[in-house]
Amino acid sequence: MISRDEALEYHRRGRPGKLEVTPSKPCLTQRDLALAYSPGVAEPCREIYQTPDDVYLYTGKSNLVAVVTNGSAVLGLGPLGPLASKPVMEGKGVLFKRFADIDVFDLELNAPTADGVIQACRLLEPTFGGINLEDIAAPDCFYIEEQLKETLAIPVFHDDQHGTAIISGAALLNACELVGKELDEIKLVINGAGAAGIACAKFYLTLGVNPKNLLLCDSKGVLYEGRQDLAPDHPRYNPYKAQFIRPSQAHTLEEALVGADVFCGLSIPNVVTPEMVRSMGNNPIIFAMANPDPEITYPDALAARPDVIMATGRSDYPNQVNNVLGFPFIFRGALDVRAHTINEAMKIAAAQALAALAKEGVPETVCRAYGMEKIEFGREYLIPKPFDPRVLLQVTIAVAKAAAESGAARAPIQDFEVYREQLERRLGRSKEVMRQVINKAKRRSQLAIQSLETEKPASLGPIRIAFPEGDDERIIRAASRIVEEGIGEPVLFGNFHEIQVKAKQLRVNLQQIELLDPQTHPLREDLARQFFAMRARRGVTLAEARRHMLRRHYYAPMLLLRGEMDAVVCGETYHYPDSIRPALQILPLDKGIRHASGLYMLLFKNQIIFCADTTVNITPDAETLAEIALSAADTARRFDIEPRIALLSFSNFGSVKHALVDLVQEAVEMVHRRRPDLVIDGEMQADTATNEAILHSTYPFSRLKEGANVLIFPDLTSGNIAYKLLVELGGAEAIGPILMGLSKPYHVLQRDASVDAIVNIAAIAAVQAQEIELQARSA
Ligand SMILES: NC(=O)C1=CN([C@@H]2O[C@H](COP(=O)(O)OP(=O)(O)OC[C@H]3O[C@@H](n4cnc5c(N)ncnc54)[C@H](OP(=O)(O)O)[C@@H]3O)[C@@H](O)[C@H]2O)C=CC1
Ligand SMILES: CC(=O)C(=O)O
Ligand SMILES: [Mg+2]
Repeated sequence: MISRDEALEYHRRGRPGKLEVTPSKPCLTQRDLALAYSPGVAEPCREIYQTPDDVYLYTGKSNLVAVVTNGSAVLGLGPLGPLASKPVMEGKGVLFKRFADIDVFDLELNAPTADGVIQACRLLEPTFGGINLEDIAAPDCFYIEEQLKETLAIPVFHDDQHGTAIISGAALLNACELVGKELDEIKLVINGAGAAGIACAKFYLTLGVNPKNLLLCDSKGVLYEGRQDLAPDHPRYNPYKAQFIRPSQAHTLEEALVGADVFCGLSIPNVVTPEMVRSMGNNPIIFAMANPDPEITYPDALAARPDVIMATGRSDYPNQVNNVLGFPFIFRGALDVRAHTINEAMKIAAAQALAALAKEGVPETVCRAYGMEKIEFGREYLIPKPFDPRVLLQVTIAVAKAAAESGAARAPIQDFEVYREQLERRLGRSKEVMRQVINKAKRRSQLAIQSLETEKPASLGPIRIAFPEGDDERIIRAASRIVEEGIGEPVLFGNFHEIQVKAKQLRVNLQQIELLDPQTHPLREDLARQFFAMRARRGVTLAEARRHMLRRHYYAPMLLLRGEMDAVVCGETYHYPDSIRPALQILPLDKGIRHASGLYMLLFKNQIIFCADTTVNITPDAETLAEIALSAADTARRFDIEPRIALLSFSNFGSVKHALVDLVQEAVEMVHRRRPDLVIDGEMQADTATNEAILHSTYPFSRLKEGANVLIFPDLTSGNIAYKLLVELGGAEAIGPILMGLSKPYHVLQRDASVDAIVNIAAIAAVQAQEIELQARSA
């Protein structure tokens, strides 16, 4: 639970509020200024004047949504007005950006009447790609949305109505499935007949709820036939409520809830008592969605009825049914196809995609984000979590497809594979970079097909990636992702039964995953003799060699050496030195390399930096430093990045006389002699290496003309510290560690690496294995 003080401090600290505007183009030089502003800016103006749709090419309209309110129903706090609603609207902006990379202007209008809001939105249409109406009270909100939908060419979506309906609809589908109740048979009571309540009622009918079984309540109780203030001649007659007037003996919420299967609260806090919950049918479903405080608290509902399926709008209990799971992704899909509206088909597609996603295995990164070991479809997990990156991919794609099929899309998606990759890029640079690597790894199957069409025998099977810690849960999950993504064929080492039991618990299908137990493997004696032959003069006896071959960390590199495996990924549960030692004893080094080394790839918003050595050589001599630089250059090229290498020190080009500086200079000269094709220089300080202006102005003679993208540190202390600081304080995303210098792909993970990190390293290993094979074939 958070305190009032924490909440206020969060909003107040630093730059007050939660949003700022950031330019998306450089504006550092006079030339930039001329392009961004006058005279350059006149060109896109002329183009848009000629061809209005070009506004989507030259401006931010395609990614800009207005979050509009008049503050007439701020959360469940009531009509606080526009000014006091601003934190909520900024909050919506944060969620749009965080979950779907959509930019937002929050607009709090001094417009107490519906016509005022309508007029303002009409005037603002040219600016925006879409309008998200927020916290506008019923019944005005219905009229405002209807009017705007009729007249504007951009999507208008009242979040409190449709966002809430979609998310709670998805939760309702899954909750009913869990308790084995049919939608058309459930007795459902909605408390709150405002924006959210009425929209939910309508949407549930679309999903299949029987209109006869649906009762709505407002502040005066059930909307029953005969209630005087609901009559058409009553001064407060409300046509939106009129659709839900039912013949009913129940006149109060308390009476309505007796025997009900489902309660949906979209009203105010604390209006449901434990007695009311006890009066409901078996396995009652309660969605108490009033914000910030629900109609009944999570603990109270559970205490009243242990068989309850309970959800609230809050993030601090299981089952958050909140429109945050909807609007970012629905708008993403709508904007990306330039939909002119968000229609029923798109809403249903979103609800179904959410309901389906909840039944898939939950990525471990999501479990970690919620501090949980495991999250599984069930009473406490009805719908996905907002921090689940798959929501962006699956819901957005479903919405974009439905928009095209229903005729709402002005620019339908042509290739959904490409679109999926574009969406992944929005999730972060590492996803983007790794998508390229994974695609390269996938090329293997295409190569196999090609080789069938040529004379060359098709020896290309999928890349076999050995995981010595095959009984580790994260490795099992990663193996399943590796199969799904087509990266290669994982081989899990360990006791078959143990792996099978864990896989079953994790719901991982082992059908396409090979298991290998060194204890029973037919090559064990052969490998022991081979290892003995390799290490006999280094004090290893045959008996010891046999014992080593019972250990998976020795068995895997031996199989790699023999070509039985194409790559090894290990280290998930071992100390780094224990995992790397067997590889160094067994696998030959790359040609011309005498030392293995480790590298991290760091991804910043606008650049990628490779850092080495970050994991292996504690005090490298000049030759080792040179080798680290050479290996790092090759690794950068594997990612299609042309290396610009700086060897770092505390001195710039001889400015300090010291043995440590001489050592770095010596390494630079060695690389020059061995690989004159490489752009490399040093010794230099880190700011010189990365700041083009310093390079140009003070060191114009440097072979580095642009900032370096490969940084070679003088020792492990500085390399390891620097990369960790860049991650922790510099906001970099790290991919690695990538082990370099071995002639075969062998990688050692950080202990407790996430599933994503394991999959990333496996993909890098698979690409390396392909390169090795292609080189062998062309030799
Ligand atoms: N979890 C989520 O994602 C979302 C939650 N909400 C929550 O739903 C609630 C309503 O929001 P919204 O529809 O936008 O607001 P509105 O102002 O449009 O509607 C409020 C409704 O609540 C009714 N109401 C007020 N007091 C009571 C009461 N004691 N018993 C029964 N009904 C009552 C009002 O009745 P009357 O018509 O008689 O005035 C009205 O119908 C808020 O708490 C909001 O936070 C809203 C959107 C999303
Ligand atoms: C979540 C939301 O939009 C509301 O409570 O109003
Ligand atoms: Mg709202």
